[in-house]
Amino acid sequence: MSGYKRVLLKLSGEALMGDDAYGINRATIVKMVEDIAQVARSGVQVAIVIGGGNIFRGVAGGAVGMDRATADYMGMLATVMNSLALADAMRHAGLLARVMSAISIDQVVESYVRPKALQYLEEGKLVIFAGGTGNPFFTTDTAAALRAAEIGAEVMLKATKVDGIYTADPASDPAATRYTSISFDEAIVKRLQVMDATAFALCRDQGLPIRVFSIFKPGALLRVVQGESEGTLVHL
Ligand SMILES: Nc1ncnc2c1ncn2[C@@H]1O[C@H](COP(=O)(O)OP(=O)(O)O)[C@@H](O)[C@H]1O
Ligand SMILES: O=c1ccn([C@@H]2O[C@H](COP(=O)(O)OP(=O)(O)O)[C@@H](O)[C@H]2O)c(=O)[nH]1
Repeated sequence: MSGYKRVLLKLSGEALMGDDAYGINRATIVKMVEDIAQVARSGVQVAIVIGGGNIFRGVAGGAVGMDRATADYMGMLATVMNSLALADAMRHAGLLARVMSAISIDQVVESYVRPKALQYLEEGKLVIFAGGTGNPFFTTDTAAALRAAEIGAEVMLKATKVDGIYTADPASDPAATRYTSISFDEAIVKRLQVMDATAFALCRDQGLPIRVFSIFKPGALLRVVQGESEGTLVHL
């Protein structure tokens, strides 16, 4: 049904809150899993990176006087919690998922080992990469770009709160218009804040296209994987 054999899906941590003030909204996670199940059952190999902004955002902690690196480690641990919640929801939906963490917490979750991740994907299991890159001063978008490159994903799919990349942040500028496609260089030069420059640059250097689309739009993920025009494509 689609040209893609292997994709890396980045899910917004903040979107997991649904209409709640923080944490994980059950209905939201169940809906996300239904969308992922459709794609996985069509035979596409899916690896996932989920953020942690719904539980903890390092930059915000830094702003109130906390040591930035410590705050970032808390953010990485938040992504482990989200990954476990997501894997559990997948199990309920009858999907086989494995969580692999960039930070060793052996009693809780398996550590990231690249060949093992590749093996799981080939076996048709969903792989959730937790713990970000394992380093402070990075984001889960960068972790997603890194893992996408490592596993040879054909595209990085960023499912977020907005339905694509806009000329300015649509949350603060109602006059902003959406790009159907944009080059990496233009996205970096224009400092479009939808992703950080490190993540954009890594994808650009690896020739890895990114598609940004809405996490809330029903069926959007399937349409993206089928190669239909949805959201914004970032290309070389
Ligand atoms: N030029 C832009 N186009 C689209 N979204 C933008 C832009 N600039 C800033 N944003 C904001 O970026 C957010 C998505 O990025 P981020 O908060 O990192 O999401 P995530 O939680 O998915 O990592 C959106 O909520 C949107 O308001
Ligand atoms: O490689 C990484 C990935 C994440 N984080 C921390 O984890 C937080 C949660 O991730 P992010 O904000 O990217 O999640 P999302 O925006 O998707 O909710 C970040 O703010 C950082 O503090 C980090 O330090 N290194």
